[in-house]
Amino acid sequence: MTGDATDRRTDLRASAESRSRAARLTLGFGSSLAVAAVATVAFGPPPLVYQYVPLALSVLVLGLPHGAVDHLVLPRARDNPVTPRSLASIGALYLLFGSAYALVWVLAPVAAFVLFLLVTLVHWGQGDVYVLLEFLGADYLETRASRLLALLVRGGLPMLVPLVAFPAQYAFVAETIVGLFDPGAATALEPLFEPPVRAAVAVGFGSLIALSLALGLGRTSPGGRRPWLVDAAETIGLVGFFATVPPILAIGLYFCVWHSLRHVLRTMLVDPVASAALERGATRTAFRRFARDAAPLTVAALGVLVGIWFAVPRTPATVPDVLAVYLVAIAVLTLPHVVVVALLDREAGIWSP
Ligand SMILES: CC1=C(/C=C/C(C)=C/C=C/C(C)=C/C=O)C(C)(C)CCC1
Ligand SMILES: [Fe+2]
Repeated sequence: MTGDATDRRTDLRASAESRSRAARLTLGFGSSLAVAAVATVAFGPPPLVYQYVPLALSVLVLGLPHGAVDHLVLPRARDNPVTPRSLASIGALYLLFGSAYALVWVLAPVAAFVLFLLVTLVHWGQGDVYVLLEFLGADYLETRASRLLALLVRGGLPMLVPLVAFPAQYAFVAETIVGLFDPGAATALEPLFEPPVRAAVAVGFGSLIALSLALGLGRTSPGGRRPWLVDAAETIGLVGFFATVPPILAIGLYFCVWHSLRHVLRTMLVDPVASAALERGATRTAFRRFARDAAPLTVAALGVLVGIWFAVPRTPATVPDVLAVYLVAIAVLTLPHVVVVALLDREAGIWSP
């Protein structure tokens, strides 16, 4: 290790073995999305009620819990103890950002929804850039600009491909969320689902994907094409996945086995106990340790969900309403979570190559 910049890449303290195990788990779970896409093409999508199942499971499995160690990860990444003060600062962050954003939902639900799509794009893109660099060793993403482009591509996949491929279900979920606060307001979103806008998104985003992959290929070293090949396969695979699997099901699966799993593995690598377990192949031990760490604040997150349930003007009465309440809870919790992950990124030197 030489110099400050290298020393700050704290995840590199995790051994090569624990990182390569994390990378293998990432690819293994990720490939289950390909199975879902093939099954959907072969047999057609499952009935609508079943499409909600992964999102329902995400309340307790991987999804909601993945952010429930936010109070532990920064001290761990910095090799500092968890103190009442460090806990209070994360608590204050959540209280401040969460309540401010909750107010935006009440006052301007359409703007709050559009912001939710943008925040999700940035956050899911940010998560994948970390994985590309630290799990895959994507050395062709050497500049900040190339990493930003990768962020837009990876984050855009779950937010933009369903808009192009499944506008009706997308519009339905959008209208239900906004309708919790203001039943008439969702009409403002209608232009988003019109063919010209979707065509523009398809062409614009398609070009961005092509550009990002082509620039990456140009920068790979001849002997080291593997990371780029995995990146390209994942990107094209995710386009196929979100273009064939209806979005309520697709985003539910992606949220659990892609974004959340990847983040959970990342949190394990900054935790000496979980990291050591991964290193010796004791994957279950690592997950038990995570579950124990995440349990208290998963319960607190459920409290936020219940709070929003009772706070929305229209009492949720249907399955789509319940999903809408859950998504608003996720939105409110995600904003402070993005800040924590951005600070983790800083510790790992992701945005200062
Ligand atoms: C479910 C669903 C949608 C939105 C999901 C979002 C935006 C989820 C965000 C989750 C986050 C931010 C998790 C934290 O990591 C769309 C796109 C409206 C389309 C229809 C189905
Ligand atoms: Fe996250």
